[in-house]
Parts: sequence; C-alpha cells; structure tokens
Amino acid sequence: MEYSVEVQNLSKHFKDFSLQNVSFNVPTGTIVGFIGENGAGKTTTIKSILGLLHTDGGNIRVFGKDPVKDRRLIGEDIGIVMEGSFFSPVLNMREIGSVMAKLHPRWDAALYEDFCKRFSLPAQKPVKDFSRGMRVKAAFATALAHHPRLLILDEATSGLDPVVRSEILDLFLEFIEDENHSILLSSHITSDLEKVADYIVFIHNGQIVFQMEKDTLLERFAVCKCGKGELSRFEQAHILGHRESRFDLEFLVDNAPLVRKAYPELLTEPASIDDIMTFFVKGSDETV
Ligand SMILES: Nc1ncnc2c1ncn2[C@@H]1O[C@H](COP(=O)(O)OP(=O)(O)OP(=O)(O)O)[C@@H](O)[C@H]1O
Repeated sequence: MEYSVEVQNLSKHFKDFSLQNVSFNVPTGTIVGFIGENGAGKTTTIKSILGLLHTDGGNIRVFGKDPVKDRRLIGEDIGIVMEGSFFSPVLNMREIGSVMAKLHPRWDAALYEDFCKRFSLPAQKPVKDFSRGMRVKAAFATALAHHPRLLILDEATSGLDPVVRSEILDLFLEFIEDENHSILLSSHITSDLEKVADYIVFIHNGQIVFQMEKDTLLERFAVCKCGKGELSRFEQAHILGHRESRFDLEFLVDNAPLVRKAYPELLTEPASIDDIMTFFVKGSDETV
C-alpha cells in the first residue's frame, strides 16, 4: 500500500500538553477522518505534517519527503483549508487568483474560474464581505486550483449549513475519484465522516487510540443496553465504558459480533462515531 502521509512516533511538548508517540498514515486514494475532543491534538498534528511546527521527536513523511526540509516542494502537492480564512480579507476572488497564479507553478486559472462559477462566488466583492459558507467555498476553490494530490482540511466544514456541507462532501468524493488523490480531514461533524471517510484516526489527550477502517469500526463497536445493576453479568474485557440513561444502563463494546453471540437476548445497537468518541473520552460513570 502507498501512503501520502506517514506519521511515526510524533511527539511535541507544550507547557500543558504533549503529543505522545502519535503514529498513523493516510493511504493514497483514501479519505482519512481525524477525530478527537477539543484540545486532543489534531491541529498540532496537522501543523506538524505541514512542517509548520518544530517537533520534539518522531518521523513524518509526506509523499516520502520531509515536510520541514521539502516544504515548498510538498506545498505544491497539498491543498490546505484550515478553520478561519487565510486570505487577506480585503482582496476579492479575482485578486486572490492573480496572487495565487504567481505563487503556484501549477496554478490553473480556468479551473479556479470554474470553481468560482460553480460556487457562485462574486469576482469583485472583498472576501471580508463574504458569508462563512462563501469563505469556505473560496478557500476550497483556491486550495484545488493548483491541482494538489493531497487535501489537508482542519475543521474546514464547521459552521456550515447542511446544504453547503453536502456540496463540499460531493467535492471530496469528486476529488478522490482520482486514485492518486488523498484527503486528511479533521472534523467534529462525525456524521460527515460516516458518509465519506475510508479510515478513522482517533486521537485522545495527545495519543492515538486507533486507526481503523470506518466500516470495520461501525461493525465492531456497539452500544448495549441492560438494566441498572446488571453490568457485572457481562464479560468485562470488551466493555470500554458505560453510562446511565434514565431507565437503564448503556455500555460500549469493541467486539459486537462476539457479544451478540454470547448474549443473544442483549439489546444492541450499532455505535455511531459520536458514541465511540463519547464513551472513550468520558469513560464510565463513577456511580455504577
Ligand atoms: N503554541 C502553543 N503553545 C502552547 N500550547 C499550545 C499551543 N498550540 C496548541 N497548544 C495546546 O495543545 C493542545 C492541543 O491543541 P490542538 O489545537 O492541537 O487541539 P485540537 O484537537 O485541534 O482541538 P480543537 O478540536 O479544539 O480544535 C491544547 O491544550 C492547546 O492549548
């Protein structure tokens, strides 16, 4: 398997936070969803991949190259959309196009214009007067018009209405039709990841919990329901967390097929990515 991004044992220490031995990869031709609670370390990891941070250990390769030493070269192959606009807000789309044409050797003015038309972005209005959705679309038009092979998106779709999000998700699926393309996408909107991601990487408190194919993840994890006080009846090895609801108790298991076989009477539901994150992050109720 080829990888667009390889992260091995990345560490980065801030005063109150550390990334510890973060390892995962982005297989070429896939969309990798990067999830984790606020402050888990997603942006720090992404900035390290982009060569924007000094790291304290580990090895990062983007298309086999070192993102610090080969930043310019790699930059030509990456389209980046981070939360918040990176444009000078006084510029309009036409002016941004002129600036980008000078910066990127592979800038495709016709493609840029196509995206501006497709997203109904006015050519002459300064970006500062765009709505949030228009700014995100402008960021995507700019990120895609130099023919990147890899998109790195940090919370790019947050704050967008479902209609605009759906347009952006369609754009991801179009982009990934080329098997040489890949996307690394951090998002709190896990329902979007359930729609488009091939793999999920889960970071919690600066450490990777897992990298797993999304379909495997949704098959393996399940939320089970039992009466209060009944939890001890079940094999504890696969229980990753529990919480009390109003009338019963819910617990997350990491081997749903085995649990269903062992306890056919047990009520189980497929776990969403949100369920998996919440149980991991919150752990278990102390009271049970
Ligand atoms: N330059 C910095 N100096 C000190 N601490 C920092 C710096 N940048 C990030 N941190 C800390 O690192 C931790 C991880 O931050 P990071 O932005 O990577 O999280 P995140 O997973 O992207 O969070 P969110 O989902 O809220 O965007 C936080 O505790 C943050 O305060």
